[in-house]
Amino acid sequence: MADLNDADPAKLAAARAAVALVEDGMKLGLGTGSTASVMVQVLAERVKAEGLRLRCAATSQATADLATSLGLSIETLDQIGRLDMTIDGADEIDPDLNLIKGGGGAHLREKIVASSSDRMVVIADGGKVVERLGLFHLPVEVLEFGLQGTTARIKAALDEIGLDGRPILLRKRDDQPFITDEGNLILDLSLEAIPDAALVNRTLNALPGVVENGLFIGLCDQAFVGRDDGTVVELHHDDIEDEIEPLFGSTGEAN
Ligand SMILES: O=C(CO)[C@H](O)[C@H](O)COP(=O)(O)O
Repeated sequence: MADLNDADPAKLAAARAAVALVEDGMKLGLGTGSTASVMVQVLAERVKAEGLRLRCAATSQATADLATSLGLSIETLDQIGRLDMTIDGADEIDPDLNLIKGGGGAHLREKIVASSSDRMVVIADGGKVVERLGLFHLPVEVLEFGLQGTTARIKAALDEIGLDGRPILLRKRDDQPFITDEGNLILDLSLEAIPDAALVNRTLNALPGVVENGLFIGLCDQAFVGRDDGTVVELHHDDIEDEIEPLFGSTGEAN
């Protein structure tokens, strides 16, 4: 496990800002990915230093393993029930706090955990803030059974909503199909730009063989975007226009 002294300063700053919201007795969802891993380390430090009593559910086996190795106890979501807050990373964050997630292949459990939480807090570095979702590939978890038919249905459904000809790639790791924690496969959709994220979300999830896609619409309540100098920009729904615009660079990437 990496030393927090070596952590990316932007990710560390965002993680610290989110962990500062944690209170004794809370029920927490722990996200997946490199930023969420930094958050789990910061959280474990706080729990040790302050003796916080928390109940935690993890969004992936990797996060459960990391948290357990740091002394946090992990329960299943069903053992805990409703969560007070989930802290998770994201691959893209738009001005409405809609997200693309699943770069780490955990978006199915992440969406279930976020949907079981009173509040979803996203932590990220500035490169994740975009004016419009879609430059990052959209992960779609699918059943292995009937993969070719599912892929064809996704292609046809995208054609129907004007996203025709977009590449669809089976995710691989070490030249083998990537297998999710739930034993499924992932198709990565290169959509370039998603004009109507809610429509794409509904369209994909209605298809037989699709388990869940990586669009998180209306689930994120607040985001902490860290910068390399250790400062953090906090984004809410209310003040999003004012707060988010200075983050965009001319390339569409955050400053
Ligand atoms: O959705 C995710 C995993 O499924 C991650 O939260 C997302 O990929 C961001 O990861 P990182 O913090 O490593 O950039």
